[in-house]
Amino acid sequence: MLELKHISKRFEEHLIIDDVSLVLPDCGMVGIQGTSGCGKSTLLYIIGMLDDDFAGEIFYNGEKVMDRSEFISQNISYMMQNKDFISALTIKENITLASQVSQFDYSPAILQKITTQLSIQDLLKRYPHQLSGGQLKRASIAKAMLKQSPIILCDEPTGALHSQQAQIVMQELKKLSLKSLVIIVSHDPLLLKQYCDSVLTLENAKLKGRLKKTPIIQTTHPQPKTYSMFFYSFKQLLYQRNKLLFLFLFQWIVIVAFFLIVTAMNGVFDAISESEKSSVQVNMMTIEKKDSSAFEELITHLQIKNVTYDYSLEQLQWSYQNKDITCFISFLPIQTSHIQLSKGRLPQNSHEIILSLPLYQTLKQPQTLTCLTDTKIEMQVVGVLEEHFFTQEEIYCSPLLQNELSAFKDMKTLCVEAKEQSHQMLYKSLSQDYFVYSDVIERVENYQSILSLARLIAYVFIGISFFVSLLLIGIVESTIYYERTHDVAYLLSLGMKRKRLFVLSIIEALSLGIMMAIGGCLLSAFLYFYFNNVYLLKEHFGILLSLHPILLSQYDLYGFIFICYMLMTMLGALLPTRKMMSINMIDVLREE
Ligand SMILES: Nc1ncnc2c1ncn2[C@@H]1O[C@H](COP(=O)(O)OP(=O)(O)OP(=O)(O)O)[C@@H](O)[C@H]1O
Repeated sequence: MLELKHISKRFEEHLIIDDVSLVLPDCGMVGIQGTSGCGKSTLLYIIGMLDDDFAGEIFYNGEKVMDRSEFISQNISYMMQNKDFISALTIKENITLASQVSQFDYSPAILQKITTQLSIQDLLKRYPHQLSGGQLKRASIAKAMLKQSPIILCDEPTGALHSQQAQIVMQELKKLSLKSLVIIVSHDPLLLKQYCDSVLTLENAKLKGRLKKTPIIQTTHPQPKTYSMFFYSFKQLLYQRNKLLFLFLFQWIVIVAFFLIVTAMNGVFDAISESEKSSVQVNMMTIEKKDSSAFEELITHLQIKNVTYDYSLEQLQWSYQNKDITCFISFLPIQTSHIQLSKGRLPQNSHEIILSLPLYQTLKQPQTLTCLTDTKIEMQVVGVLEEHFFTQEEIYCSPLLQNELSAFKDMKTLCVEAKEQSHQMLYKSLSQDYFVYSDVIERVENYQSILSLARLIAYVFIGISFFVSLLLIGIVESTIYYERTHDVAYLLSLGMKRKRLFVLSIIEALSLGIMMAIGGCLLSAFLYFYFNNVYLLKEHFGILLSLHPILLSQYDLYGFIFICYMLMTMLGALLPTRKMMSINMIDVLREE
């Protein structure tokens, strides 16, 4: 039994309902009539607790209604003027939605029976916009029948229907009123008189008329059953597929660009450090005293493998077939196990040299070169270095040649060879007392400064792209959520709890994030494999795409992308969802 006690409602100064008290029966059909704008719909919303902004109290079966969502979901079915459908769901899904929100079990056999009775059994796979007004009304009645609501509220159930359709709808509602309380608001006094057990009139904010007593019936709810409502989210996403496809494509491009830039930069760093290791002069450096004085004796240091006086090799002149050669000249390190030759062997006596590949090619594979000291020395070319990163035109002489070059000895400069792996440390340590020069370190530093700049540009690009992605996700998600304002209001009017809706939205946002991240990572992993193993990037550009550990393993980058996207989609969903949670469902439903 539903009881209204001293209900009043005003919009600003305007009193719409003035101290209405009413005890409604458990079953039967009650009509409410009145002039346009007198407040009939407003009263109906209050009876169903869809509008809770009123003065007074509502009791159901002797208890004051406190939990609004619970009361609506368990007891109320509401027929609005064709607003009680969700466009993304089929008619069948729309009919079953109310039961699912209320967590009521329903069997396919009963659904079949109800829809056949209402002659809409062939329309179940259609979407709401594909149905006529009368068919929609019957689908709306099917919802109430399936949910077995004890109270059915109908706002203009026959509005916009021609008379034959109106009669069918009223007959069906009449059948429902044998077991439930059906309250109908209508402009049509004849129809109300024909079908309703009692007709009340709202006039000057007061409700007039008598209610006919009907037998008390015991209301039975269907069996409870837990429904997850994920299908609703899935259908909503499917409904927005074009927008989402655009969003996904954009995000996948951003992820792939980010991934390729990072792995390519890693690859360049790897290539530099690899070439540093394979460089002929990798452990060599020269030192000078800061006051430019001569070294009276050779220095010693734990990390020094070998030290000699330097020779002013730039004063040596070289020629080939009577033409002067201008190029770098260096001594090989004492132990030369790490040097790789593309041809020939290492020098074994003072008159043997090896050449870098570019010089060997420029001179068209010379057999001998002439070195001009006090005398002419015919130098045999016995080997050619392998092509490597620091490729320049260079001649490498044996350290044994130093014995014949005493005139070129430079007392002010020492040539130092570091022990394996200690080049950097020795460089740093000697730099404190001497001027230290190392071709390898200087070249690596040059490359590193260029790379640092490239890295900075890449990170700025990545930062901007991520920011734009975040904005785009936010914008697209917001439009998706705002377009659903009606659906959210409708779900609330079915008694769906706001918390449940919020959780659903967050799960939906997270699944979007997961799909974006998984898609982007799979695409990136595919391109990683393709460029390294099919396109053979190393052969074309001398680098490989390379994954470096960030925290735990080399696959951290995927995890990083994953977390970023989860956060981004969450942020994108949070704001519109929070706004959505605070909407006034009746204002939204009335606006349409
Ligand atoms: N959100 C609102 N703010 C201010 N006034 C409102 C609001 N909603 C409704 N009203 C006013 O309250 C009054 C009652 O509206 P209601 O829709 O209940 O009337 P009604 O009797 O159902 O009208 P109709 O028969 O034309 O549908 C109207 O004058 C309307 O303009």
